[in-house]
Amino acid sequence: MRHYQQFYINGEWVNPAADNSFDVINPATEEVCASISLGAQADVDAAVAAAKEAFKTWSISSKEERIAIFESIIAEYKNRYNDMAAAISEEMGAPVSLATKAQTGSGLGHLKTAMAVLKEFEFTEQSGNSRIFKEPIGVCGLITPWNWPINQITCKVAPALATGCTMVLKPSEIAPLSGYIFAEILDKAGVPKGVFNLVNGDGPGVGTLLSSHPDVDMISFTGSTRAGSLVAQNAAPTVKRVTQELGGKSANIILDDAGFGSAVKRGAFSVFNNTGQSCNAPTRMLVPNSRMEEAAEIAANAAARVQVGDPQEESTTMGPLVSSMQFDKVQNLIETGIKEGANLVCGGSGKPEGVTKGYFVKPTVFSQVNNQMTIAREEIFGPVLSILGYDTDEEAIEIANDTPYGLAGYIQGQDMQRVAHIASKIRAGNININGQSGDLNTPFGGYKQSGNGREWGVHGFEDYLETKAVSGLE
Ligand SMILES: NC(=O)c1ccc[n+]([C@@H]2O[C@H](COP(=O)([O-])OP(=O)(O)OC[C@H]3O[C@@H](n4cnc5c(N)ncnc54)[C@H](O)[C@@H]3O)[C@@H](O)[C@H]2O)c1
Repeated sequence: MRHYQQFYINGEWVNPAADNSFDVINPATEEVCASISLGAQADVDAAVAAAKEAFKTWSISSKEERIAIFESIIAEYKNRYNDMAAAISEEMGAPVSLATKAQTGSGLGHLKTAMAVLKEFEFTEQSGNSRIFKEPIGVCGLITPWNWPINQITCKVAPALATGCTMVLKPSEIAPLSGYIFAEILDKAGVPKGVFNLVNGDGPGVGTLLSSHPDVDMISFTGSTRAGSLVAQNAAPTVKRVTQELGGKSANIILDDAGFGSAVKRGAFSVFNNTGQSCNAPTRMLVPNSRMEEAAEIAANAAARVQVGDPQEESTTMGPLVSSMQFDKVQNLIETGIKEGANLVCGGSGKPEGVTKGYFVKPTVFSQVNNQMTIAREEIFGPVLSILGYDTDEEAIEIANDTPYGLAGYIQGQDMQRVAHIASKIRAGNININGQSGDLNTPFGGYKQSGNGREWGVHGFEDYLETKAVSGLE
């Protein structure tokens, strides 16, 4: 049992202003694994004040100074690598292999990438008689979700630090352990006091207080479209910048000339990965109508190979969902899929056979789904694949775009001219072709209701910078 009640404010671990404990549940056991505090106005005010004061010096710190801090953070992150992976597995149920390689690894990757970008980054440029300055925007409120917790935290904290911003982080209250360890890492690494602050809390509390705070200049939010919209509304009166990384319902178009078996299998495994809890999961698989049955069979075989079980076992490939709320939501959506007439190929509602504890669900495949069904429209955030049919490329593009979301798109096919044409027509921020995904320098973010920001690498710096033009300075 971890006791993570304190907040990290102005370079110190401090007690919360008021006693408001919150239990963190290990989703594999349903037992309390940690206790945190939910912050209040006084905690947020103290953290924002510390960040505001620290901005005076950190905003004018040299590139060399920031690079030295990054080197020190990266060294300490490596020291705590296994602690981080264990915390992620405990707080949100990722199998230890996934938590170690992909989840903890992505955090290290974003830190290294931001440091490399910083080394090359030009904060000034000349345009005619004007000098253009890129200046840090100020105090940033960083609000993150539970599904890829340290990935999300580092793809905000790293560019904020690199650009000279100061910040208050509020990780998800459902999975706050990795954020706590990350604060310990930054403390040990010698990040100057007040530059980075951590206040735990929930959305209606600390989330809203940060969004509406007059001394917070920018909010970077990752989470649901519902909460992202509330953040923007609460931020509007103070005209702060709000960048949003929100939900998705991404289409995976499998063309008739794709290596069909491997394409369907890869697509299905991508949905089951992280128990379906990835914003860019290819949850709507589009196949030629004539190959619907074949696709369903291949996807069912893929589902049968998923090892659902204890996240601590090396052989486990799928852990539980994060919470009882998420479990209920996924159950309801599976039942809705059946009621609305989708064909349940495998999986379905209820826990896997023999499982009594933990928020475990079955990898589930539906075929004969049409795009108006609830399971094709709502972000399920569980290991549920919907297979839809199409007859022409135009129809596939139309179905892919018929969603309020626009985070990612996937295309499988051999004719690159045809694939490139389809990629140009899909209204989404990231298109992956034939299983290729971008590296950590590739901008990540959505169109439409999937958000408006771009994270990762050099593109991720822009959200944290103001632009000043000084004319007459040559
Ligand atoms: N686009 C991306 O990059 C990306 C990445 C990961 C997750 N997501 C999305 O995140 C969602 C899953 O995460 P979640 O369930 O933690 O989302 P969530 O919206 O419930 O919570 C996300 C964060 O926002 C906070 N929050 C909730 N209500 C708030 C409010 N009114 N004001 C301010 N903060 C508030 C929460 O406490 C948490 O820290 C999914 O929709 C997923 O697609 C998007």
